[in-house]
This record gives sequence, C-alpha cells and structure tokens, in this order.
Amino acid sequence: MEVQITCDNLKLGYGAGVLVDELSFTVEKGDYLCIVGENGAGKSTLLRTLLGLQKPLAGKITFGGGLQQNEIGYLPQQTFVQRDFPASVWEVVLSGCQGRCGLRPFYNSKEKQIAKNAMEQLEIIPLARTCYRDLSGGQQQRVLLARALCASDKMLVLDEPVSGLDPKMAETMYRLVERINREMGITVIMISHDILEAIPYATHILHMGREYFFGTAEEYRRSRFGNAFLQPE
Ligand SMILES: Nc1ncnc2c1ncn2[C@@H]1O[C@H](COP(=O)(O)OP(=O)(O)OP(=O)(O)O)[C@@H](O)[C@H]1O
Repeated sequence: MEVQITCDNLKLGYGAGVLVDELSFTVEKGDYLCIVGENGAGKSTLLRTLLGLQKPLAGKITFGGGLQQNEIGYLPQQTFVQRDFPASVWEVVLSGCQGRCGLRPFYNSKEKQIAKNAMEQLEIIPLARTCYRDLSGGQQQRVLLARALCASDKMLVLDEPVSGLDPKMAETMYRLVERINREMGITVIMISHDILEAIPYATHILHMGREYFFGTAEEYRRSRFGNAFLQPE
C-alpha cells in the first residue's frame, strides 16, 4: 500500500507545555483513521500540525504516495461566527477551490465543475442559492464537507464533524463520509468524540491520552484501550 503520511516521534505543544510526545503512526491511501481520546489530549493540535498550520516541537512528518501537505481538504471545528456567515451555499462550497486558483482572482469553469460535483456527492444541489446562515447545523456541515472536497480529491481531515448534530443528522454525516472514503477512495482522518458511533466506519484508530494506541480498528477492539472505552454506559 501507498503510505501518504508518516509521523515519526512527534512532540507537540505550545511554548513550554508539551501536549503530545513520542507519537508515531502512518496513514495509507484509502485508510479511514479515527482519532479519539480525552479532552485536551492534543487531537486538534495534531490535525493542525498535519496541515502545516503549526510546527511540531520535535519529530518529523513525511508525505508520500502522491500526497503533498497542501493537498489535504480540511473541515475545522465550527465556531459561532462561522455559523453566521452571510454567503450563499454555492459561494461557500466554491471557496474550497481557492487553493487551486493560485494568483488568478476568479474561479474557472473546471473549478466550478469541481464544486458542482462536490455538491452532488453531498446531495446539496437544491440548497445552492440558500444563505449559509439560514441552514440547519446538519446542512451547514454538509456544505463544509463539500467545500473540503473541493480542496482535495486525495485526503480529508475532519475535526469533530458531527458535534452538535442530532443522532439522525450525525448518522447521515457518517454515511456521507463513508461514501467519500469507500466509493471515491479518499483517505479520511477524523476526530470523533463519539467513539461508539465512529468506530464501525474506521479502518484504523489513534487513541490519544496519557498513553497512545495506534492500530487497526479490530486491534483496537481487542486492546485494553478498546475494552475500557467501547463499553456502552
Ligand atoms: N493556540 C494555542 N495556544 C496555547 N494553548 C493552546 C492553543 N490551542 C490549544 N491549546 C491548548 O492545548 C490543549 C489541547 O488542545 P486541543 O484542542 O489540541 O485538544 P483536543 O484533544 O482536540 O481537545 P478537545 O477534545 O477538547 O477538542 C488544550 O489545553 C488547549 O487549551
């Protein structure tokens, strides 16, 4: 298999505070890696580091298998300000093509087609003219997923994409992400708080906390980490 990301002995943190130390794992093309763990364990910090928005304090990240760091689509955790964004759904999705424009100040027909395809995949074509801030939380997340899909057809990185959604909308989101992974062959890295809901879709699990676990979903189920965290309450 083609290895797209190799993390070698990563140390992450802010100033003198170290959040993550000696973390190593790999991501192969087509994987669905679910990152789980305690609050404040550094999961979002790890994603930002993978995207190059932050530098590791030590260790190395290597990209391969035809993937470059600037070819990763990102769905960040939503803030309240973003929820109020006064643009149409079409404009928000198309803005995912910004990285493809270079210095060109407009979107060309190829980029518009990419945005249209992404909206078809996410079943949001009827919402194209609707104002983003008038959508439900679940619809907004679909729009942001389509936007991330415009940025990359190789890898998507999703920071808690179902947080704040009701169980039905969360299920729809998981189903759409699964389709993107299985049918389109796009590698997925997703942070999830809801480990029981997320694990059926994952091929691999990275558990972050005082100790780390990295392995296949099956290995995780059989591990002491899985035993402790997969028990229904
Ligand atoms: N820019 C920053 N400067 C300083 N500290 C930060 C910064 N961003 C995050 N932190 C701190 O780093 C710690 C880990 O944050 P991070 O968001 O990576 O954890 P997380 O595992 O994603 O947590 P959660 O599950 O709560 O989202 C937190 O204590 C947070 O306050």
